[in-house]
Amino acid sequence: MVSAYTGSQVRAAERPLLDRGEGAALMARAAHGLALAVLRELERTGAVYGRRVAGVVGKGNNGGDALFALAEIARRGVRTTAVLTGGTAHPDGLAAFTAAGGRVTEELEPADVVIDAVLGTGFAGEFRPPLPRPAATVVACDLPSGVDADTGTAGAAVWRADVTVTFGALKTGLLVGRGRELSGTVEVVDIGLGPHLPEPDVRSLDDAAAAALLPRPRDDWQKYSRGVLGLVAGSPDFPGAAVLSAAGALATGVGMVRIVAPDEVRNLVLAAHPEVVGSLEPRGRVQAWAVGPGIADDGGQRRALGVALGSGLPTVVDASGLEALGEFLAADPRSRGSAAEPRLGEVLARIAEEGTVAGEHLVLTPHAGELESLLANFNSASDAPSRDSIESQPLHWAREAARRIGVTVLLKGPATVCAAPDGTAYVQGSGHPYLATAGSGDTLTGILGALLATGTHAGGHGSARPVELAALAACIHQRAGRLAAKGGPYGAGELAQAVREAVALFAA
Ligand SMILES: NC(=O)C1=CN([C@@H]2O[C@H](COP(=O)(O)OP(=O)(O)OC[C@H]3O[C@@H](n4cnc5c(N)ncnc54)[C@H](O)[C@@H]3O)[C@@H](O)[C@H]2O)[C@@H](O)CC1
Ligand SMILES: Nc1ncnc2c1ncn2[C@@H]1O[C@H](COP(=O)(O)OP(=O)(O)O)[C@@H](O)[C@H]1O
Ligand SMILES: [K+]
Repeated sequence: MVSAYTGSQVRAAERPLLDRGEGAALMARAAHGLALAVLRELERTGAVYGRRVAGVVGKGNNGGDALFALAEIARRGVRTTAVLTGGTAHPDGLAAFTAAGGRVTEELEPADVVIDAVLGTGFAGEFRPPLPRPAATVVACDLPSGVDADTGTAGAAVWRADVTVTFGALKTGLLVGRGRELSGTVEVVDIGLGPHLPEPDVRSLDDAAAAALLPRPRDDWQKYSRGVLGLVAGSPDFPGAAVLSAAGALATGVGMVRIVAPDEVRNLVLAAHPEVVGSLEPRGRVQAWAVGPGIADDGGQRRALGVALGSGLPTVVDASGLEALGEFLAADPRSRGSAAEPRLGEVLARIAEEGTVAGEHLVLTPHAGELESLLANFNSASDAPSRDSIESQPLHWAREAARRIGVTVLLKGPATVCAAPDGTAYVQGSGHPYLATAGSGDTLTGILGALLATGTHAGGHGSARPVELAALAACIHQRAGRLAAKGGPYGAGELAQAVREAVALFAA
């Protein structure tokens, strides 16, 4: 499991050590880690001796780290220079730097590696880098200067780092939003904060954590106890979404998929997956529901959404299912609970009136545009965010949506954020841009549906929280996206095979 912390959490963890007079030792450890990373970059591209490293150094401790690192690098026969952006610099760092032969320059001198050390966790407000980004390899000290350590937001001109060496703990801002795009390869240097760190702000499943959440095949499995997924997907105009989500579920592993869909959609699904059973209306027991891919405004499918929402079972709502939810929330209250959609009406009226729903077992899987509509409709929120602000602060808005609506939210994007109503959050950010293809989200809905069906009841593999299974679904989907990309671009129809491979890798 990877844990990440806000800038203030890391600063608070440093506090007791600083109070004990260990500030210089912390800085020495940070600087040493930074120096090793820079030397590695030099070694990767030739010899170390005689090369050039420059620092762009601010007046705070972030600049101090870089000056001590430059001193260590200089002792390896590297020509080191530093531009001091604040006029002054960390006094001990500057003394060590000049004693080791480093030179302070007015302009940034040409270099093989440039250390970005203008600002670290002390950054607040607005920031424009004092110089344009040089063509050299850039190593960011703690975080790219101008990236907000808590949110990952950053101004337009903030430098993109090739490598970010971050101290004490991974910062949340390096996992999400622009911070993720700008930080390159991230390396965490242990400076001894471990015992002082609180519960992490966010987590990310690594391979081991994903494997631990996956069901292990058990001798006592039978198809019903393993978990049955009820899938409400597809409509005459969008039959393919049903095929893709069924494929995602089957490739993840589930006792049975029961599809609810119009005849022509069921026929198509059965032609592709004869093992799926189906009906026009919800029928038979299931352990979880996945609702929404391709259902458009089909009346029957919307009624089925109501059945799923009213069941109290773990339920993933995606795509047109979210639209149905949003439209209803925006509708005249008197039309809620209309005879046409009684169950849906009843459940949604409760959402709207109580400002909450039955809880975290309901997982909404919007992309930024869908979340914008949902939040705009929910309780007619006047402070609803734009799509742009959701994209620049995905963690904040996924959490906010989860809290306001009282559900689990999986917010899709290059990094996918999963948040529970209590603020627990996971970020999974190692997919592949080829995943941005129509129907890719339908596959994800199937994966998550299968995990909810098998993973949240005693007959399955324990009692994982929906937010954990949402993160696991994103993790499997992303791994599948990367595996499939080895063969070049693909359509979502080809993803399911890679989903099986990804599950097999985690289960190995
Ligand atoms: N406290 C310590 O002893 C340690 C600190 N560490 C380093 O120290 C960094 C934090 O150091 P500081 O607290 O000195 O802060 P920074 O070095 O990040 O920033 C320096 C100062 O810049 C100013 N500033 C803030 N926002 C600005 C803006 N938008 N434009 C221009 N100036 C702005 C502030 O006055 C701030 O204190 C960490 O990122 C890390 O690199 C590490 O060395 C570990 C130990
Ligand atoms: N640039 C990207 N890099 C990695 N993954 C991406 C990127 N863009 C989108 N994705 C992923 O692709 C999927 C697209 O889902 P969605 O937008 O619902 O598509 P659809 O509705 O067509 O199925 C999501 O899981 C999302 O996280
Ligand atoms: K920095």
